[in-house]
Amino acid sequence: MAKATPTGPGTGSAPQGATGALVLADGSILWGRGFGATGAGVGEVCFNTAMTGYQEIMTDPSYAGQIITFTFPHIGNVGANAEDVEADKPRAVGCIVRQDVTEPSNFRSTERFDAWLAAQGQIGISGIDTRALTRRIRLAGAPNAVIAHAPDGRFDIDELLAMARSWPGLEGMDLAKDVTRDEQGDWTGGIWTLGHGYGAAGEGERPHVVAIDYGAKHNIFRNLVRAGARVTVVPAKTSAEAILALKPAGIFLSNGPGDPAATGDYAVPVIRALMDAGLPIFGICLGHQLLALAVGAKTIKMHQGHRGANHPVKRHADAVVEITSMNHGFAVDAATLPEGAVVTHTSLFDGSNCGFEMPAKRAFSVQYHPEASPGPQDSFYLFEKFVSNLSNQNAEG
Ligand SMILES: NC(=O)CC[C@H](N)C(=O)O
Repeated sequence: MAKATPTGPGTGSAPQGATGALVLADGSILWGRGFGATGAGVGEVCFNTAMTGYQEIMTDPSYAGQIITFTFPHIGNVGANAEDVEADKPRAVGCIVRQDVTEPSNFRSTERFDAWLAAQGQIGISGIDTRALTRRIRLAGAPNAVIAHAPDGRFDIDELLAMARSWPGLEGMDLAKDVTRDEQGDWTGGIWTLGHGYGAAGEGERPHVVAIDYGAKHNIFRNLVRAGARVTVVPAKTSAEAILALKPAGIFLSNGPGDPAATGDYAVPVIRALMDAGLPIFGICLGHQLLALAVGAKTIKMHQGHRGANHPVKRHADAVVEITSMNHGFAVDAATLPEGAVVTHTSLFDGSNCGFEMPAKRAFSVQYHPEASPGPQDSFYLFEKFVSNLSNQNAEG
């Protein structure tokens, strides 16, 4: 078996035993062993430091247009199942791991991770020096690349390189339109608990939340249900009029892939109209970035982004540190937030903005993922904060 060794530009033939390749736009090639689906896919290479939750990560729609390098070496060791998924369709292009996928060891596993990945149509490569790749991303930023898996070891490197080089990159790319749902629908089902599986939807009168799906993770909707909401999910390009016709008590703006500024072209006017209608709004990740754009702030592309399950965030109200789950490559430029905006959370890794509130508009949002999945549940309280205010409003109204 070929050891994964970074090679210089122009190296064309695969070393003996190599069935996977990562072809970077700068011409370097990392050889490894392919698993999962075969073929080739293009995207931005990012790294995720979470030690658990690889299925949730591979099904998070925010990863559309991205190839995920897992820094944890043992990916696949707890197998896969049909429950731990965050979307109906996978969107991440593929994944890069250090060790080969092993036989699963977990009572919840129903199949091997590599078989599951193949069924999902996602490509994997193992045997890559993921530490070196992560250092490279930290030093030089996230590169564009092609991930390829050819069981016969034959790769057309020129073609793969041309594919990597012609991909325009995530900046300026609206991907929410590609991953959002086609139809409006009711969300039923709460969060998963051991011995019970996914919880049932609540009953009786509940505040109605209309959630705009820019590429939402399911655990967000499960948490809205757990916090007591009735949830209707609408496609990303639904008009403000159509949303208001549903008579929501509050609006939720979901996470999602791509450049927020590009998605903002159609999302911002809708969010502004909903804010002007006086509706409380809660946004997560892309939803946070879109809310910021809607109040006149700017977003920026980060050097390497934040992706993992242990990111410390300072909550300014009481100086408490929340350990959070993150997945973002763009950020809100806090300096551009307007008067009336209150910065509520800041990353303790790099000082980037992780949350703000517009008290006069009854809107707030966070850059991180309070729904976790995977990750710590320190920030579940945000769902209660949002939904309980809606209940109060209903009681008063
Ligand atoms: N998880 C998300 O919603 C990601 C938001 C945005 N696509 C980013 O990369 O910053």
